[in-house]
Amino acid sequence: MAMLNHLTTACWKKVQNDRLKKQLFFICRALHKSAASDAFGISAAGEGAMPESVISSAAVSEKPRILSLEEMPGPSTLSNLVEFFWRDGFSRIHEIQMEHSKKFGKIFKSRFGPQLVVSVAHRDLVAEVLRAEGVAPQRANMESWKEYRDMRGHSTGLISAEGEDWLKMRSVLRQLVMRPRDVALFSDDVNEVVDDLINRVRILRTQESDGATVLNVNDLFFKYAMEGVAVILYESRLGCLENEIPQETQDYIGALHLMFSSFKTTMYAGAIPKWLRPVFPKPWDEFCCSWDGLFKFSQIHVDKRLSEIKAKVERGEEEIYANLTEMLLAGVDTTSFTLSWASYLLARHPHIQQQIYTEVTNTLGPGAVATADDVSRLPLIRGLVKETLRLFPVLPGNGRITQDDLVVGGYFIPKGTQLALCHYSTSFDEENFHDSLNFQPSRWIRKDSTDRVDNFGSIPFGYGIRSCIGKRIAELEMHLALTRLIQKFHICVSPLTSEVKSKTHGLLCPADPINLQFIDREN
Ligand code: HEM
Repeated sequence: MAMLNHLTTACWKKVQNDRLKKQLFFICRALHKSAASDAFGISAAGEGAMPESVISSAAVSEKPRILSLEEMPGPSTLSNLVEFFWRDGFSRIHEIQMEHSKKFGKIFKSRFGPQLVVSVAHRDLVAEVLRAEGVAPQRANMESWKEYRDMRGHSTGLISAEGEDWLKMRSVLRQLVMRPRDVALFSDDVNEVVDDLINRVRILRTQESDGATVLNVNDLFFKYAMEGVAVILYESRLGCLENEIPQETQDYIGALHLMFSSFKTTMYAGAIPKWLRPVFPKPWDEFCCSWDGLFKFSQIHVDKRLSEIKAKVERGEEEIYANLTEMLLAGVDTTSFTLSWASYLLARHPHIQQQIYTEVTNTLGPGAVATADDVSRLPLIRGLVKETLRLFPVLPGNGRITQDDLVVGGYFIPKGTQLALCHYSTSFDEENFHDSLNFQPSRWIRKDSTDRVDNFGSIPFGYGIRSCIGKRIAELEMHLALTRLIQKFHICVSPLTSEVKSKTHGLLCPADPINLQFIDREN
């Protein structure tokens, strides 16, 4: 768990040395010698309002007329097979989620071969499930991730770890990267990356005949997101936004792209039984090859930093690699897709773009560079990110494996059932969001303290103790980048781009390249 020495160093770089030493000691002791909850006297439940109780089988017995799973509606196995394998349902998971929730209601079951999945498609039921979580919720079956790590002698990181191992890591990490004030310390570093993003926009648009268009903006935002996460996690620059990208960074980008582009095959990597691998070797080989590339890169960058704090590290470098590899993996495409959609929505709604520009200039004054502290005074910038994630939730659905017997929506769900939380369909439910198809960043502005617009209808970072640990990092990167882009440019849709639809490819991403024009504002 010495990764935490590194992260501690990164996050506390601006505090005194003594404090750093104390922190390092604290973390090492906590992670190596005792359970995190003992050491810190906290339970991970502090991250969200997690009630003690779960809906237990005892509670179940008090309620009459509880329906069984057999009685739950849902598509037939055959129609599911046709939908996914014949009609390429894997790239339309979000649409199928909508169709099924309209047809079967708030809760329904589907079978994928031997796997039964219960989909939960109503805000209140999603809330029920997440509020009932125990101390170490499980998202999905991570066997293929674990198998790769065992084979190569790597540890599990935060995404792939479960139970006590996960709880220990999470309890420490959340203190380092979940508190807004700790992440705010990186404002200046992230702003340097934003400077490079703006320069890059200027370079790229000169390469097009109209002198304004940046082709496939996601490519640019991918590099920005990677540089932004790395400046916080590795405390070093990778050169993603330079003209000549260093070879090791290019290799890493290649490995990430392979992981992403082979999403379907890597899904099969987990699904194909081991004994069939000699017959169908490709999914497993590609899966291992991308992870090899990702781990190699983390190793290089962690080693650079580790040598500086080696004396303080007791053991556990492997966990540093595993955690930073998984965090970088989780932090790049998610942020870049959201930035791409946000810019696209701004371009398609010039009057809203103008309103946000007015808010930014009135609040900051002309030409000022925003910091994390300014963001609370820019509610439309925050609303822009929330509204983008409502319309294009990067994770259109999330998973949980129930840790106890539950009753949800009147049905008995036995322990160990795979649940799918249908965030995409709840985001478009009129009951949760009036005029739900329309882009309205202002819907997120609170009129007064009773006017709560945040609800379980849109929880793009998840909720509770297993929610996204990178939320604050992602928000900082997105708020600072979008504020500056709006200050500098009129963002317009290029004539090369017509309506861009979304598709599911592991994450919800643009089905076609988004090409945008960035025209200088006169300021
Ligand atoms: C727009 C940006 C992002 C979105 C929408 C997003 C969304 C999510 C969601 C929905 C989850 C699952 C939560 C759950 O199961 O309840 C998750 C988990 C996670 N995310 Fe993010 N994420 C983003 C950016 C980031 C960044 C920048 C990082 C790292 C710096 C990151 C690191 C992680 C990790 C490590 C987990 C697993 C946490 C655990 O299992 O304990 N994410 N994210």
